[in-house]
Amino acid sequence: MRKIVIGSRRSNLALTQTKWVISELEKLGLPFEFEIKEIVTKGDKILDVTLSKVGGKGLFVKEIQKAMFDKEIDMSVHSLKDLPSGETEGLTIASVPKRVDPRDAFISESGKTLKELPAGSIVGTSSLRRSAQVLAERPDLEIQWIRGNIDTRLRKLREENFDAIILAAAGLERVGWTDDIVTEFLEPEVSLPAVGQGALGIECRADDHELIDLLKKINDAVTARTTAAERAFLHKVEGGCQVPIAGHAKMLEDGRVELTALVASPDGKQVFKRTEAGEDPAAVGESVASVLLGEGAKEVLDQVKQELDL
Ligand SMILES: NCc1[nH]cc(CCC(=O)O)c1CC(=O)O
Repeated sequence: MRKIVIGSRRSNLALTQTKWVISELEKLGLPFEFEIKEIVTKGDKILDVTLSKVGGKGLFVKEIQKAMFDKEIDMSVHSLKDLPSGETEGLTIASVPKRVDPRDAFISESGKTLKELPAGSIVGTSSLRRSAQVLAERPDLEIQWIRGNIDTRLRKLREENFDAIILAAAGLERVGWTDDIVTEFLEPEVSLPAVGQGALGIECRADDHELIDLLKKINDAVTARTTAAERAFLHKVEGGCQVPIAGHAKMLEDGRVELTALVASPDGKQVFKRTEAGEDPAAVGESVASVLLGEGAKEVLDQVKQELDL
């Protein structure tokens, strides 16, 4: 009986996701045991700085990946949207289980929807993608950065000066809180989700074939194909994580993958958006990216980079 050690951040969401994966693996009834090892990352310790300023999403992931290289842990369960789009040599995303709700959830104190909020209301988010799309729809609202895990953000909505916040429906659903607190789910036409939102990526060492075979058993082919298109798009446009970028793909009845993706300026005034379908997820992602870059998204990316002095 092999014991598999799974590294997890200590947040409620990370632990819930890890435990969910363990329960799916245990259902297979195979001779494996599972143990969770908690890892406190730098990103978990820094709370008051914009995440993009302290190294972006990669921050949480890198330390967990190091523990895999060091064989302190065998695998880890990431929110796919937090995983950088490039490959990490020596590691592999062995499994992408079935995606849950990919939409953003809008939660207001008054119960008013995004359309109904009075002008000047304060919306809390630390996502450039969400703020650009909110401003594109409602330029009269004010965005204020908010950080912390789901519990912290909900507390800040009650206790601080926010009128509304936006969180991923998936995170809320996983920790079991959806219906009573969400004011409305934002459809992709209003807030196109982040690449990979609602999906998990299970990573392990690329040479651990026994574990890869096990993890493949909880891979969902549709989620794997659609998120592959999203991640191919992200990989091609990524010029840093300082630009509002969104992408969401679905499977058509004929088996083709249809990807809608966008790049926007942070103020939401310029939005480049496109939908394409095709057989090969990577080709669809790359094609949407090159069209958008050609249409002007490249200038938005360059402009933002220049302002940040990168
Ligand atoms: N940005 C952090 C993050 N990373 C993954 C989720 C949960 C949603 C998911 O699994 O896609 C969240 C919370 C949020 O965006 O509200």
